[in-house]
Formats: sequence, structure tokens, C-alpha cells
Amino acid sequence: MGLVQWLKGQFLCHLIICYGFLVSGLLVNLLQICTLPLWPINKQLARRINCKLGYSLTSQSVALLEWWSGTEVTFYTDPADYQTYGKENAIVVLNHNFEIDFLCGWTFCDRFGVLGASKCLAKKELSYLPVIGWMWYFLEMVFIKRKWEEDKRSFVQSLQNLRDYPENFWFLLHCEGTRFTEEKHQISMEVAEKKGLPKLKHHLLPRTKGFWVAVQNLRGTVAAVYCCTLNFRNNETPTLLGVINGKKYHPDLYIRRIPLESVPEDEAECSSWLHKLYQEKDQFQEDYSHTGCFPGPVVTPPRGPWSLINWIGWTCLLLYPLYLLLVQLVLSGSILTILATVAFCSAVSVGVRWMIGQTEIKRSSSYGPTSVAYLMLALVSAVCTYKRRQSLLLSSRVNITMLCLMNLGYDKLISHSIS
Ligand SMILES: CC/C=C\C/C=C\C/C=C\C/C=C\C/C=C\C/C=C\CCC(=O)SCCNC(=O)CCNC(=O)[C@H](O)C(C)(C)COP(=O)(O)OP(=O)(O)OC[C@H]1O[C@@H](n2cnc3c(N)ncnc32)[C@H](O)[C@@H]1OP(=O)(O)O
Ligand SMILES: CCCCCCCCCCCCCCCCCC(=O)OC[C@@H](O)COP(=O)(O)O
Repeated sequence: MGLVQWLKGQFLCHLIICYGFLVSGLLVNLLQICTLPLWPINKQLARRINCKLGYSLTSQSVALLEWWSGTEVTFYTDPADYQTYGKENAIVVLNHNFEIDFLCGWTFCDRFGVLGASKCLAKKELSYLPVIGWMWYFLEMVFIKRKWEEDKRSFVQSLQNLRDYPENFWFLLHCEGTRFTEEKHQISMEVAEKKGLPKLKHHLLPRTKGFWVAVQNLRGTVAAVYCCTLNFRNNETPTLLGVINGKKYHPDLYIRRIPLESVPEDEAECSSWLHKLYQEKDQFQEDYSHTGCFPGPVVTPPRGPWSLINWIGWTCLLLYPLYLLLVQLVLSGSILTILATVAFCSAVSVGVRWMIGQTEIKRSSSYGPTSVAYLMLALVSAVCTYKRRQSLLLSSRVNITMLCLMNLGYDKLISHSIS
């Protein structure tokens, strides 16, 4: 192992990286707050400034991936489509299987100059993430609770707000709505079977409502759907911790441009269209597992220097005051102050570790019912069928069980199991 590679694995380096990310992030958040008075006066200028600020923070992660870990995303796409990337607004549909898929997404955005403005449909919990979540709020990211009845108003409003966005943006949608796990896959394939849809091997069954609503509300604003299929060579299972440790991964990304006019307007037709798209994506993944590549020529734009320049700039800017502070601390000779500083640094590193934890699939939410709930439902529905019309007492107990399940958020599945 070379010296540089050894250095990349050292805790001190990680501490410096995290310190830079956190402090620059908080400064970016502060500057974003300062743009608040500008919104009512010149909204478009405020948005542009926020895009630049967003770039300044997000591109640090791109630099980490591309320059620190040396990971290069290989792009497979039609050269004619390639000419349009970055010059139009688009809805990006991407599989949700990997812990660093968002980082690969950001690299893709950065290569085509839309990183600062790009958005995604994200679960509400992400909006509370310190630094990143707060930044997204100013970038007009669309957050949802993943409960349609509660989401529909704010979802549509947030999309409508994007109609006059002053910069080209890509809107990322993980239609599966949650990250792939074997358990969720099994359950979603049961739903597929009930709906008479073909089974998918590499994807969860897509949820179609969010896609349809996005397409309907962004017609005339967005020119195309970019169907993106991401995989990693040699069955790699990449992690953010691996990237921070300087581990190089080998992602392949297949992008197909589909003009928005070819997406049906009617909800049911749009839903079938999306299911068909996922069946095609599944076939691409299946072929990839045999051949190790996607169809279409490789067209990878070179990595740009700006993410690195920005990262080095922030690091230098923030390391100097840190250095002065440490020197003063040592010279002061106060044990109490030194202990307080150590405690503070430990708290920071625990905080960042917690943030990194949000990217880990093992901590994925239970969105989409768990198999335990599924088992309980099967039980409830069997009891219902057997005892229906027999005893008032029993049916009232079942009703109580159902009410409890509804409280746990499994109402959708209950109505399905009954129907
Ligand atoms: C390499 C990348 C390339 C490019 C990247 C480009 C750009 C990147 C740009 C920007 C990125 C910026 C930042 C991103 C960085 C980090 C963040 C990254 C990711 C965050 C992503 C997320 O948070 S994912 C979670 C949020 N997203 C979604 O949930 C979208 C999908 N969901 C929906 O669309 C849903 O429809 C809904 C949430 C809108 C509403 O859900 P609800 O359940 O209330 O209603 P539905 O109608 O969907 O549900 C009922 C129907 O569902 C059926 N059902 C039941 N169980 C299941 C199941 N397990 N699987 C599938 N379907 C199920 C049920 O039968 C009902 O069917 P009906 O036919 O009766 O309707
Ligand atoms: C220079 C850079 C240094 C980086 C230091 C590390 C700092 C930590 C960065 C944290 C970045 C957090 C981005 C979180 C994005 C997580 C996206 C994601 O994958 O969300 C999951 C949801 O889609 C679905 O949720 P589940 O239902 O699967 O649950």
C-alpha cells in the first residue's frame, strides 16, 4: 500500500474532511439564511445565489468521490442524447440499490453543469438532516411523507413552484420509493403478482403515483425523462465510509433520453408505461450481470477541476483558523479547555458518523410493509374469511386489530388484502 493510500485510511484525515464539510456546510446554511430578505424583492436572483451556494457544498462530495477515492462513473448513452444533457430540464428515473447512488448522481450532474440546481423527490426525514437537509430547503427540494393523502397538496405546489426556475435542473425520482432489500423485494413482488404484473428481479415494484404527478405538473417545464440504470462492476457493494477511506469503486451508468411527449397523460396509461420501463430496466440489469456492461457506446465526459478547486479552497480557508485555535489551546495549558475541545471534536465526529449512517441500507426505513406485518395481515385476512358473518364479537376484535395496523401505517395493504 502506498503512502497516499495509507494516509487516506487515517482517522485524522477523516476528521479534517468532516470538519471542513460540517463547518463549510454551516456557513453555507448561514449565507442561505442571509438570502431570505432577497426572496420577495428578486426571487430569481435569490434562487441563483442559492444554486451557487448549493454547488459549493454538494461539489465537495463529488470531489471526495472523484478525486479522493478516484472513483470514475462510466457513462453509457446515445451520443445524440449526450448533446442535450445539461441544456434542458429533465426528470431522472433511477434504481435505488446502492448506498452511494446519490453521489454517482451528483457526479453526473456536475459533469453537465446542473449540480447546484438539481433536485429530487425525497422522504421528509431527509429535510431534518443538519447541513444537507437545511441546504435542500433553500434549493426547493420536494419532500414527501410517502403518504399520498397527506402529501398531495404540498407535492403539487412544490412542483408548480419549479415551473419558473431560472436554471436548468434535473429532478431525480426513485420510483421504488425506498432502497432495495431482499425482504422488501419479496413483498413488492407479492404485490406485483396480485396486480398481474411481471416479476422484477433487480428492482422493487415502482410506485407510479409520484411519477405521474411529477410528469403532469412539469409538462412544458421539463423536456425529457432520463431513464438511468446504475450498477457496479465485480458485484461491488459501495459505501460512503469506503469512499471516505479512499476506496475506488467502478460504477456504470446507462442513460436513455425519452422525450416527455411519449409519456402518456392518462394516469392508468402512465402507470403501465412506468411498469414497462422498469421491466426494461430490469432486463438491462440482468444483461449487465452476465456481460458486465450496458448497451450503447461509452461516452464519459472528463472530470472537471472545479469541484476539487472548491474543496481545496474551503479546506485551506477553514484549516488556518483551526490551526490558530489549536496552537492557542496548547499554549493556554488549561486542561479543562483541552478536555472540552476533545469532547467537542468527539461530538462532531459522532454527529457526522450519524449522518453517514443515514446512507446505510441496513438502516433503511420500513417503508412498504415489513414481512411481519404481511404475516399479520395474512392472518387477519384468513380469520376474516373464515369467520365472516359468524360472530359479531370476533369481527369487532378483528376490527380493533385492523385499526391498530392502520395506526402502524399498513392501511393500504389491509384494503388490498380485503379486496
Ligand atoms: C446516477 C444518477 C443519475 C442521475 C441523478 C440525477 C440527478 C440527481 C439530482 C439531484 C439529486 C439531489 C439530491 C439527492 C441526494 C440525496 C437524496 C437521494 C435520495 C432520496 C430519495 C428518497 O427519499 S426515496 C423516497 C421518496 N420518494 C418516493 O417515495 C417516490 C416513489 N413513491 C411514490 O411515487 C408514491 O406513489 C407516493 C409517495 C407519491 C405516494 O405513496 P402512497 O403509498 O401513499 O400511494 P401509492 O398510490 O403509491 O400507493 C398505493 C399503491 O401502492 C401499491 N403498493 C402497496 N405496497 C406496495 C409495494 N410494496 N410496492 C409497490 N407498490 C405497492 C398498492 O397496491 C397501491 O396500488 P394501487 O394500484 O391501488 O394504487
Ligand atoms: C467532503 C465531503 C465529506 C463528506 C462527509 C460525510 C458527511 C455526511 C454526508 C451525509 C450525506 C447525506 C445524504 C443523504 C442521502 C441519503 C439518500 C438516501 O439514500 O435516502 C434514502 C431514501 O431514498 C429512502 O430511504 P429508505 O426508505 O430506504 O430508508
